[in-house]
Amino acid sequence: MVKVGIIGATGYAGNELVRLLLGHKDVEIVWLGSRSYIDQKYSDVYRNMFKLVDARCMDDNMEQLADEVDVIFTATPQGLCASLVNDEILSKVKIIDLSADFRLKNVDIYEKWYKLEHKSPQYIDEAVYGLCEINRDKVNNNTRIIANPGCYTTTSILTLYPLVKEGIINPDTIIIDAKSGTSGAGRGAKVANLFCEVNESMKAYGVGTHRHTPEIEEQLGYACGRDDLKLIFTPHLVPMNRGILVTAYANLAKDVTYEDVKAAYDKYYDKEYFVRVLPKDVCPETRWVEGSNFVDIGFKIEPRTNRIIAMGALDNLVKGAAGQAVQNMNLLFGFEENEGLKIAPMFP
Ligand SMILES: NC(=O)C1=CN([C@@H]2O[C@H](COP(=O)(O)OP(=O)(O)OC[C@H]3O[C@@H](n4cnc5c(N)ncnc54)[C@H](OP(=O)(O)O)[C@@H]3O)[C@@H](O)[C@H]2O)C=CC1
Ligand SMILES: CC(=O)N[C@@H](CCC(=O)OP(=O)(O)O)C(=O)O
Repeated sequence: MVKVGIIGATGYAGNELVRLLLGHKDVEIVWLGSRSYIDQKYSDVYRNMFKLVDARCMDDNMEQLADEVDVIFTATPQGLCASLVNDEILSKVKIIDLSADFRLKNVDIYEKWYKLEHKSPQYIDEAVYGLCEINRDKVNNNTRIIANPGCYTTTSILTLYPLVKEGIINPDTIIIDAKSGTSGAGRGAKVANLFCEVNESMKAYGVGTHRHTPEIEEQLGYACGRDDLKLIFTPHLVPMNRGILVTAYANLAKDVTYEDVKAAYDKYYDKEYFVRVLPKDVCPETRWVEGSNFVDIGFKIEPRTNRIIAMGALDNLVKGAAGQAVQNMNLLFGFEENEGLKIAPMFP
């Protein structure tokens, strides 16, 4: 059995990790890290775990944890993982970081967009950007740090990747309009996330400044061999618990039919368990992926404007966070990639 520790187990992404790992046949959770609930029973914090998890919450002592587990998930705010990790820890244990600390390869870009000093820039190069469908070959038993991609970025990149990679669209014309449920903002109390502030309303935020913009640019830039790609990314907060919906627009770079574009998606995703390219004219909906590790993708060619509209939906806490992290763990330890993740979406 692989022994697992979770730092940030009491957050939304951490709780989702616990839920998924309980259903994984090859792992045992031995450390539930917290900042506010140390020594309290985990199931008192999350009653969905009543009679399922008896353990009490521990602290975030990564050095001690490294002696007790094989892999540590950090489901913590930006900057925490980078401030804890060191050579000795990495010699003992693998790290799957759900925050953005090791996602961007350029530390200056990280510090500018996150307004944080990076405490471990020496590990950025070796960290693998764990978007499994694209970087699967880079994840193996020697990998020490996984930079687990987040919800908006996973949806945006997977939705657009075949179009960019196959030169179907002009990448300089990409506009991504994204919507997120409020669990994307985490469990911490914030006025902006109170029921009356969110319910029956929708709003754009981080317009022109959202920190996921450079991450999507970097990853789609790799797909088209560019390091200067710029695009527009506008997130919106919507009154639902879970889910990300991306609607992306771009100019077509060549004459293509529906079949051409479908063939491009099939080229990359036909054998992917977690990516479902929907039938013609079917648009992805967040409710059809909820609770699962699936990403649903659809597209429509718009000949009047010579554009394509590509759409993607996933569950921010699963494929957008904990599910993807478990998928990465499976690759790290040589398990079936979908072990613990063969979960049908829930509905309603
Ligand atoms: N929510 C989402 O949809 C997604 C989240 N992520 C990423 O996952 C990470 C966690 O997000 P999320 O679960 O939403 O956040 P939450 O605010 O819900 O949870 C944060 C967790 O981190 C712990 N924590 C906070 N500060 C510290 C600290 N200084 N030391 C130790 N532990 C600390 C909290 O502990 P306690 O509760 O005990 O105070 C809690 O367990 C973030 O990096 C986020 O970007 C990625 C993709 C999607
Ligand atoms: C609704 C909401 O607030 N969403 C968060 C993003 C989700 C997240 O946790 O960010 P990562 O994907 O980078 O880990 C935000 O916009 O900051």
